[in-house]
Amino acid sequence: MDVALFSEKQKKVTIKMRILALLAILLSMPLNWLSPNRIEKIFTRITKNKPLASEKEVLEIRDAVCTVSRRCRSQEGCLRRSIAVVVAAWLKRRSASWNTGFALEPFRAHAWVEVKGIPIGEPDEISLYTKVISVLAHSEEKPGKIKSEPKKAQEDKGKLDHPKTNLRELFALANGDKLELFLVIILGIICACLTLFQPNLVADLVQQYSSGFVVNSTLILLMIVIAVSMILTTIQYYLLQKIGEGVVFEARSSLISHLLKLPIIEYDKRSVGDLISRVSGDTSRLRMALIQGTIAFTSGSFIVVGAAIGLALKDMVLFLTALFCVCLAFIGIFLMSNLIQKSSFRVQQELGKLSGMIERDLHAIRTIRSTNATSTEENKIKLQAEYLRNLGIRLAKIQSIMTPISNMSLQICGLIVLGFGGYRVSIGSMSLADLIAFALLLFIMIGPLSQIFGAFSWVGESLGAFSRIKELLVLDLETSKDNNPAITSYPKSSNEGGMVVFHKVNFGYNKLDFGTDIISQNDNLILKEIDLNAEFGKRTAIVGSSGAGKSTILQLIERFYDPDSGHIYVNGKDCRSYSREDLRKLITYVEQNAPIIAGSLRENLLLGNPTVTEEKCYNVLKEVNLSYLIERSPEKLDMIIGESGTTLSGGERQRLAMARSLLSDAEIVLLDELTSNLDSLNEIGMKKAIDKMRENKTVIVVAHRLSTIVDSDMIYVLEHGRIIGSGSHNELLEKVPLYRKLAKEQFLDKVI
Ligand SMILES: Nc1ncnc2c1ncn2[C@@H]1O[C@H](COP(=O)(O)OP(=O)(O)OP(=O)(O)O)[C@@H](O)[C@H]1O
Repeated sequence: MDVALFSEKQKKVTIKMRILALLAILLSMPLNWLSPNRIEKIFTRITKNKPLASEKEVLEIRDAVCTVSRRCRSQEGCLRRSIAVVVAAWLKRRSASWNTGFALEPFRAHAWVEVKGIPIGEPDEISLYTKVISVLAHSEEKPGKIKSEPKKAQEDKGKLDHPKTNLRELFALANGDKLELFLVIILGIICACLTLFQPNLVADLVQQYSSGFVVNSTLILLMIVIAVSMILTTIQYYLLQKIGEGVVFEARSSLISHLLKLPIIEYDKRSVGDLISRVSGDTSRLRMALIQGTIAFTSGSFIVVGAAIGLALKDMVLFLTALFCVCLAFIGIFLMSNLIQKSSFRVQQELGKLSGMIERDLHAIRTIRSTNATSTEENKIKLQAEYLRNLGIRLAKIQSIMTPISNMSLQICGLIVLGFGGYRVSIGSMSLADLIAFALLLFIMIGPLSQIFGAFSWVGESLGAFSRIKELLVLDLETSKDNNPAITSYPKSSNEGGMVVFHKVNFGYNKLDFGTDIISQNDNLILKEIDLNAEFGKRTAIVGSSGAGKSTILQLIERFYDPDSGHIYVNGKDCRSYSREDLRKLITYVEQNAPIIAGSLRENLLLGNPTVTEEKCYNVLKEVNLSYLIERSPEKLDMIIGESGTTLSGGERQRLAMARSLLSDAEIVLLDELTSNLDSLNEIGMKKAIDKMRENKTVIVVAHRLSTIVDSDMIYVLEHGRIIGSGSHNELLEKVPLYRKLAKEQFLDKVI
């Protein structure tokens, strides 16, 4: 039987990929005869130091392998297939994790490939397999480990694991300004020629002035050369600044579009402050590398080469001595620039952490003040700032060693040349005019040379910042896991019927323990074997103690995360067969704490509903009892509601969030703790609005306050990630002790 997930039918496999796959199958043939342990050893060796392949790349390779080999396409060919995929990835200088494992009842063994713990092109059933061998690709780590790693180990990791970048990649960002960049290089070359021409003119002048000063053509030519050179340099600098701004813009826009589209789990791992510092601070650093690097390595190197030829022609021995000194300095500085890149990466990384800490504290400033934690927090931040200062000093040390080394070596060069030149003038084997021309050439060469040396420092620092930018840019976008072709072939759920159906859903936030140990995997699950059916035109409520997993259920419906196993059906289709964008068009979601975006009332209402009329806005504000806000403000809908809605009360924020979801056409309404901050009158108003909604929608409500959900059509009770009962209020009072207890605490333990 062909593997169900083979997506060749959906995608075209290119000739290049077919050749690669064929080569990989041929190369991997001997491995099929080896024991898994031997294969493990070989793969551990070959995947070492190779960057991790993306899921898309591995899926493409897998498709190609399945296309060229029928044996690899069959279920029984899993070993052959998985080995060929890893070998093909290796041929592309990439790595992926190779795994073997087994499942019980009925017993079956399997081999498959993973990227970042996600099995590629495998059915959900794979989560039931216990891994026996797992060759982790070099760049994959277990977040479980990262969490428990001491700071020192994390620091060491930071030292080694930043993505490699180079100037070519940096300059690729200036692709849109290719013409200007070309012009800059041409201008640089012209300026270099003009600069190199000057010493000859000066030498001519010295000779001509031995008989007295006159304004002659040589002097006028020299003036013109200097003036033109100045004008061209100005234009060159302006163009470079412009290209620099373009590069910063390019990096920022790719970062911004990437940042807003990452899988939600990536935001869980990072602090907002760190992400902001990458967009603002790190991108700015690219400009200097571009400007200094271009000037130094184009016109600078041209002047150096031209001047060197001039020097060599004038006195070869002297020139070779100078060249030797310069080469020695150059090697030292080149090595140090690598150190600078690494140090700069770490400085930026720690700066990101500092921004994250400040951002976190400013967000919770009221809590910090009220708990008298100001000085504790201040100390924590200062400690981080101090650590950053130490890293900065370390970076400064390397940079400051670089400057004297380059200056000193250049000065030594100058001294040798001048001393030796003076000697040659004194013995009459060189004219004074030649020595002046020689010294001028040297002088002209020293400027660009120190610029080139200095540029190594700038470039190193910028490449460090670029690594941090690249670190985010290499992450897969949320949409890259959309429309998994494997998903469409899943059987439909037996209890299908509702608009939203959960069928045996298991989910844990920490994916990395996946399959390594089935017991700890179960411990890790936040939702276990969830079966839930929310019907159209009905209100379904989820209740349970704090941390039971209620909000997680809503987040899975939104596909912020995908279940580890089981299926979620929306409108009869597995939610993974929709693109996330299409799925979210069907849903309106009011998060817990009802976040509000900084801006006007109008912006908040139109978020996701851009075509809604003003009249409709006024009507919904009335419906949620917020009309008084626009009545008391002369700006009406344009009244500003401050950062995160801080100028609104908690209850007002919840009602505004509800107003936004009332304006939406979506058929599925998810409301998480919408009434937690409301007084009883507003709660009744909100209940009425929800009741009206359910007439033509599927409403799923998460609530602690049972008063808001007792009359729901269906109530699910959740405890420690499991549904322990479902039914109407009266049925649950009778059969579910936890619900009875919750109801009793809220004086709602009467049958209604
Ligand atoms: N992004 C996340 N990463 C890791 N763990 C998380 C994440 N979000 C929630 N959790 C954990 O998952 C569990 C369930 O959280 P969830 O927010 O779904 O609970 P809840 O039932 O809605 O709780 P509450 O009623 O207090 O809002 C909690 O133990 C929580 O710590």
